[in-house]
Amino acid sequence: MATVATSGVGLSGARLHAFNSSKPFSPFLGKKLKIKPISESIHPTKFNHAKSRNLLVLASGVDLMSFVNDLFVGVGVGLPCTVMACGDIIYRSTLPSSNGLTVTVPGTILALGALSYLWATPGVAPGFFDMFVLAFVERLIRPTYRKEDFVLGKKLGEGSFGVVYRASWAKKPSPKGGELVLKKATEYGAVEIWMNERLRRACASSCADFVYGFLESSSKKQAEYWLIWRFEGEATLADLMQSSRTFKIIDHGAAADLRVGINYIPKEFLLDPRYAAPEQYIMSTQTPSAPSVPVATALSPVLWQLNLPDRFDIYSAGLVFLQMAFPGLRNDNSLIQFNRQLKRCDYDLVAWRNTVEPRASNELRRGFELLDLDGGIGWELLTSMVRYKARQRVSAKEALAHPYFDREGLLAMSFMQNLRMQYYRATQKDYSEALKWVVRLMAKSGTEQDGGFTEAQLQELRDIQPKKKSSAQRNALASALKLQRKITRTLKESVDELNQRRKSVWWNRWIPREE
Ligand SMILES: Nc1ncnc2c1ncn2[C@@H]1O[C@H](COP(=O)(O)OP(=O)(O)OP(=O)(O)O)[C@@H](O)[C@H]1O
Repeated sequence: MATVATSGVGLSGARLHAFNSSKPFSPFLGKKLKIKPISESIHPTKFNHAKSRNLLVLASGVDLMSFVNDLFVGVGVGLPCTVMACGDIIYRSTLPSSNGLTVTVPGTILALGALSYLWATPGVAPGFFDMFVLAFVERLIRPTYRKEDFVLGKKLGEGSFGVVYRASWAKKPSPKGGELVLKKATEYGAVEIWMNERLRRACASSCADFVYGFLESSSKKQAEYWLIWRFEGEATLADLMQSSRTFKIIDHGAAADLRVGINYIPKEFLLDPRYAAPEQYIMSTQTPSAPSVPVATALSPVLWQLNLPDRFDIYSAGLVFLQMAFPGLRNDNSLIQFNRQLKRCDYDLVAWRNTVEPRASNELRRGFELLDLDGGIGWELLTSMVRYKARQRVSAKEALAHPYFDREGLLAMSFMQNLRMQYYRATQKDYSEALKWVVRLMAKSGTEQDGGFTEAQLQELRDIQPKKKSSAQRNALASALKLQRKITRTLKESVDELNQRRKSVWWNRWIPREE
């Protein structure tokens, strides 16, 4: 009879198949197999000397390896573990791992979280795709041009960062018909090329049709960047409004691509004071400068939430909207004067309206009338764009979804659009007004019989100084602020560390060189 002892010595993965081969193993057909735990057989109190001697002989024997093999592989009973997938019911970790993908709840939550982070504004995943796939392919297939391919015409404008000319193709017939605009950029040219290419991929119909950008260096002069667009005409915003055609955006030299950090330099501000929001900066100056693409890309949703940079642009767009409604504000002087008035009203458009409307000119009155059409949705949109606090301004996405842009007007709004409008109003509301209204309503019905507050009680309520926020609330607020500062500081430190040796801006490698 064979004695088979199961080892209990904690060698996972081999436990049930670790056998004491102290006795020769006999085929067990028709024989009773006595199974005994090895731990029992070698327990100090029950130590069997004959067995131990046997073990020692084996251990000191020639084939130590085969002993170890027998001990752990258990040749003779079933297939060895090296052949068959074996495991332990108790110790599940010893069971063979499944080859298929196992979907677990935490795994799914994690994957969904990662996906939503990658697609959260400004869009890490689409940013990566744009930069490393679309931009790369575009560069492979686009035609290349040099300065000799164009004939410069009249100068259209000269700004701080370049000179703009009308131009035409040198070759006749021209490779692509139509007149052109050429810009010789003295600064920010490389970045402007990137931004124009980026916008051409993202929203071609909203921006001037960009043809090409290149770096030209002749022996006489220093290297200069040239940018080429199709000529989009000479119509002004007012002309376009008259003919109800859409307008296009030009001049992206100061724009920054926050998905990957291109042209984002925290301590450099390029802004037009006539259209700039009161905070005068888009991202906090504490925000670190853009590190390498993967790091900048990975951090961009966090930085976006900390700074909400689109709220700066929304303010400027609000001012253009204002100019569209009030033609008198379209020239520089009156816009500057308007900005002064608004500042005096603490950037409160409603307060500004209250001061100017009683003595408004016909033109101003007509502007208000236009904005008040359809239940005042125009005015509502405008006031949600031009606000002092960036966080209180409507986001670019919300503004675009506003029913004001629905061509059919308020009356033709569908049920869903109406719902969206109600939701929009709810999120934009200043609830202090609602509170005042409730208080007034209560005052009207406040009698001893009807219940509600009496005037005297309300007066008492009004006289009560606004309570300081409870300490729990204040603590929560302080912790949130502390956390925000800590995140910003940590980001800055880690990114500065990464940037230490990177003196030149990394995106130079992504912009066109001399062809
Ligand atoms: N694609 C275009 N089609 C028609 N006109 C254009 C186009 N691009 C520019 N212009 C004209 O050229 C003028 C100058 O262009 P832009 O504002 O880009 O240059 P800039 O002001 O000299 O640049 P910057 O302010 O960046 O130094 C514009 O005001 C516009 O009238």
